[in-house]
Amino acid sequence: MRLEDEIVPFHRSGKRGEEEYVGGEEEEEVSSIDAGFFPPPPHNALPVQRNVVVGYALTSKKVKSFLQPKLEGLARKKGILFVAIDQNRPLSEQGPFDIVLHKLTGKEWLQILEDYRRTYPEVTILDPPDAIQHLHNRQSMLQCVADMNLSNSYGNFSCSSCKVDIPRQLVIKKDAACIPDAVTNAGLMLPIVAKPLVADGSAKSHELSLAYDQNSLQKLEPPLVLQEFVNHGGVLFKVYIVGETIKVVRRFSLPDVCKRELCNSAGVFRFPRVSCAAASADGADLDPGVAELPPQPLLEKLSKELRRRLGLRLFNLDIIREHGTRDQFYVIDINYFPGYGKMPEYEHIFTDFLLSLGHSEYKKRSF
Ligand SMILES: O=P(O)(O)O[C@@H]1[C@@H](OP(=O)(O)O)[C@H](OP(=O)(O)O)[C@H](O)[C@H](OP(=O)(O)O)[C@H]1OP(=O)(O)O
Ligand SMILES: Nc1ncnc2c1ncn2[C@@H]1O[C@H](COP(=O)(O)OP(=O)(O)O)[C@@H](O)[C@H]1O
Ligand SMILES: [Mg+2]
Ligand SMILES: [Mg+2]
Repeated sequence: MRLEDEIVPFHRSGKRGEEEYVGGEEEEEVSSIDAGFFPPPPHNALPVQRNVVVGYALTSKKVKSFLQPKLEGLARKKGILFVAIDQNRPLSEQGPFDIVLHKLTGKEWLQILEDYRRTYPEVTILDPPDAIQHLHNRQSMLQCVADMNLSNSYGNFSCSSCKVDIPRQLVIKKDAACIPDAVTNAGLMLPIVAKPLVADGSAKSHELSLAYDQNSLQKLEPPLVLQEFVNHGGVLFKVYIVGETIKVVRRFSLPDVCKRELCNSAGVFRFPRVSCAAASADGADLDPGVAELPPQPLLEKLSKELRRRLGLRLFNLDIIREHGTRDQFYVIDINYFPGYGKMPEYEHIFTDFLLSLGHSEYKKRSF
């Protein structure tokens, strides 16, 4: 089936921007093949905007985790149609789209998107490739958090005692032999988390390790970001952002490293991805001082500012609270278009967000 064949029945009159009518609360699902006969609207009819067409270019893993049947069903009911973008055909021959949702890497794809954005400025690209690029480097990723200067309690937060910082860190581009000296000179304390500098979503970019002693540091493989390990009671907070909505969940994380363990351990320990869905810590019996979520006003201000500085609408933050403190937080990771399938109520939140972006035609006219 050609793409146009899939889309046309939704634009019942053939004109974009025209209203459809559906019943009140018990509206039926809009069907893509129900194109022939349109009875007059019933008495209790509500005007419903025509469909918002969302072209998506995602990995098959992402399609599976994000485009779950419940999301697609709800989207259809709300007049949102998801259409797979065929990467083997010119993008401008597909659509028309109101929104392009994407998470693919590769120069070729980014160029295609950039050309498309220039030709169709009225189409919303979620999100702009150059803004996403910023998150593909673990140094630039956290720079805007550092630039916000929230490391003292004088920031204009309503929970004024909260401090948000990034762990002390150092970038090593090439020479592994110089790492022990570089760490000493920068005053970084052991243990150290070593993270590949590039965070492009590849398996390699998630291969992290923990170095316990000075000597072992030269076994690490640059390019890297070296970060002080911050004890946080084994729980991290994932803060999901979808436009202006935020949701926070708890996940199990790496356990604390105590002084005794540090003195008695040596070497570099690679650790697998720890913050996966299976490790949800919501509902677990946790120390309340560790489990307490970061204050909502803090998360709101932080997310709002990051949205603005990063120019992104779809991302999440990994935040930890320094163990033994109530209000010292560190942002350790920012991910573009994360696993929203694990965010509570994502179906409603995401569909409302897509609707709020509106139609490309309306945007065009208002310019
Ligand atoms: O696979 P999932 O559902 O665990 O989602 C991954 C995210 O997990 P999270 O939602 O934060 O628990 C994951 O977050 P972390 O980096 O593990 O904190 C990434 O966002 C990952 O994308 P990428 O591989 O970095 O491009 C995400 O992977 P993709 O689904 O985007 O490939
Ligand atoms: N500075 C740190 N202090 C303590 N734990 C950390 C630190 N950095 C990372 N971690 C742990 O390692 C995990 C993976 O690190 P992260 O930077 O989130 O990389 P990824 O992009 O692969 O998720 C985190 O979820 C957390 O459990
Ligand atoms: Mg992470
Ligand atoms: Mg990450």
